[in-house]
Amino acid sequence: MELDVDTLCAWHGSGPQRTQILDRISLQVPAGELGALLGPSGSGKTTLLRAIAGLHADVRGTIVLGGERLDGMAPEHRRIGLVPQDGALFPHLTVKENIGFGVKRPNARDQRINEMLDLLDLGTLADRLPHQISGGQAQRVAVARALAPAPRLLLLDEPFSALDAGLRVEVRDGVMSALRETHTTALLVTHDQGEAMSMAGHLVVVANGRITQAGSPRVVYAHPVDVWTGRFLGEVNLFETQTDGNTAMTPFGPATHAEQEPGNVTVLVRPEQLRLSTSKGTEAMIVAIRYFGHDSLVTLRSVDQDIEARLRLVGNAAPAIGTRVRVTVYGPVRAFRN
Ligand SMILES: Nc1ncnc2c1ncn2[C@@H]1O[C@H](COP(=O)(O)OP(=O)(O)OP(=O)(O)O)[C@@H](O)[C@H]1O
Repeated sequence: MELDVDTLCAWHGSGPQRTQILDRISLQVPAGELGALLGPSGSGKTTLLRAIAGLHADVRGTIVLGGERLDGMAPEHRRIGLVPQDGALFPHLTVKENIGFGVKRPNARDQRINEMLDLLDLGTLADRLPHQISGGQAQRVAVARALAPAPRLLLLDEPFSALDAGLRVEVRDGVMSALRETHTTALLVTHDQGEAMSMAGHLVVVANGRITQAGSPRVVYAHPVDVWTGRFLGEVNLFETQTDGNTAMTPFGPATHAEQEPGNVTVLVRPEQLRLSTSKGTEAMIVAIRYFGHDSLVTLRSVDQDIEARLRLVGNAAPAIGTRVRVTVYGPVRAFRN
């Protein structure tokens, strides 16, 4: 079911302490898709999820799910599943009792529990208590519990943040395939840009209770609306320079960008838009290397202008610090008027 949130505002506190947390949030998640809410700590992501679930009282705006208005409706009638950050399983109930907890019809309960155990690969853990399973398994149980009543929308509040890197990918993949199989529309809160971009079809970037940009991960990454959003989605090089309207001069050569007025601009160049060249480009010296296995982030200093920049080197190449290289820039880049 499609989720459509329109000009949602929310406040915390009361009297003189009443503070606006969400400011005219509008977003859509198409039916059966996963949207990601990405933003720094304190930007209002949890408040937004709670407002959609009906757990936050001081709200204004409209929330429509599958054509039905939800704002004003009691939380228990919204048929929305919520997976909190820590899973929050009932400690005294077994895995299968946790999963069956929200299934209202007693004669459908056992079948639904078995479907969820299968879906999230939890069959062998059905009779264990929460303290007898691992963190990754507990998160899968929390998702199974939220999906068991067949919610019209699943809200996931940083459900993977407490898991270590390897386990995170595994649990994420399991949850993604469960969402796909059940065609559940979902909204995932995260402050991990890699997680948001790799999982979601639709990205909503939030800062200070407002949306800075929404769109497909590719569009938001390649065409951020401002420097802040660009920076929040990954490594950037920022160069203060001039443009003739189509091409900006960077320390590593000219770079094309979307047409605009000539003048002073800040140019945003992703590290993968700088490349090493054997024959042409600006002379630079390698001053630092951060090695990640699949690639390295190389810090360079241009020889003539003494400007630092970071370049992504794919693969296992191992240039030495102090090596002189030539660097070129590959557009189109983003240029922002100063
Ligand atoms: N119960 C509350 N009373 C008053 N202010 C609150 C309350 N809960 C949250 N806030 C404030 O509302 C703002 C948004 O909080 P929220 O938890 O929605 O952010 P978030 O983006 O989910 O953050 P995080 O990523 O750290 O979980 C913050 O400034 C926070 O301090």
